Amino acid sequence: MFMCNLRSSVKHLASLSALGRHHILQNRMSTSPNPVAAICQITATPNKEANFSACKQLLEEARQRGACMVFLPEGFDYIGSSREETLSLSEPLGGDIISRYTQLARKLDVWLSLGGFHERGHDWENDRRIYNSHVIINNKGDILSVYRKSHLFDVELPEKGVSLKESAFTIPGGSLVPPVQTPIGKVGLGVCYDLRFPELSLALQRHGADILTYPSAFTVATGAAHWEVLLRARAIETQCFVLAAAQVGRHHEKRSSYGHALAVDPWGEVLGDCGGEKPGMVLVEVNLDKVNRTRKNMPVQQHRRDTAFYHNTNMVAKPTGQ
Ligand SMILES: O=C(O)CNC(=O)[C@H](CS)NC(=O)CCC(=O)C(=O)O
Repeated sequence: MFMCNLRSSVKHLASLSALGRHHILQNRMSTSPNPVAAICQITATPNKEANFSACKQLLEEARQRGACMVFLPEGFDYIGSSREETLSLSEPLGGDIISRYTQLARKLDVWLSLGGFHERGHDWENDRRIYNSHVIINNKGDILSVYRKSHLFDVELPEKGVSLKESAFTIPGGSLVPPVQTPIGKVGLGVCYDLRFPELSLALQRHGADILTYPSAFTVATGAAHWEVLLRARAIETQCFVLAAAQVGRHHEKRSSYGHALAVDPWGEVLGDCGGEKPGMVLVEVNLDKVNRTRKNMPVQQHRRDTAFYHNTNMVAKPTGQ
């Protein structure tokens, strides 16, 4: 009897996940009550005006197509071609660019996740350092939350032509912020490289997140090797939706990004993928029943034994034969 139940609920989940992206997109037009999110990808350059108009167009289109929350990637404001340019184009949170987005959110009556804003630090006049800030704006134009990227991408991969030192211009954020209640559910905030640190996603899940977000500008080499695997792993471990807006294509002569802005459901199924070629968006229904069902049927968070691993020295294998 128990086996039977288990089997049938597993089957139920499997058939749900087999519905796939097209079904979900079609369903959006039906009477379904589930809110719709738009996950965008863009090719930002050092030209802030051009980036703003490209993003504005995407927001308008997303709104027209029924999205109540729109996700833009890390560096939605710009991707600089040198450390000096990146720094000089930065603005404070109260500056022109965020103010334009708050007005747009109000005008379009839409919620925004702006991942990876180049925010001038609190001591800018002295240290000329910035934060990499993920900003959540509601449909009234209020800034509800600002999360500053914790893990900085200081990585050299000589064989892959990757060499970036984010800490040369960025201050790491000090802490996580509580998940934000939005029309699509409770959204936990990360940025790009944070994706590689599962303890952050688990902490957000423990604090109530239904949805994790990793707005990104992944390099082509690391994206091809790791992007989808990491996003799906975070979704499967936390049993959250994972929404990841992305940069795609060539930003300037020295830098390109992998793209594939992705939406993953709590079962690890990819609901939408923007591809690796050009700007665009995917629209997905965020059905929180999927979160609840997945967690109920496989309660991994209740099965967790991390205290045993971290604090119980008996769990550590003793060397033998010596
Ligand atoms: O520099 C800017 O203007 C915006 N910030 C970024 O693009 C950041 C820091 S250089 N990029 C990443 O974290 C890529 C991570 C990555 O590719 C991986 O984890 O594999």
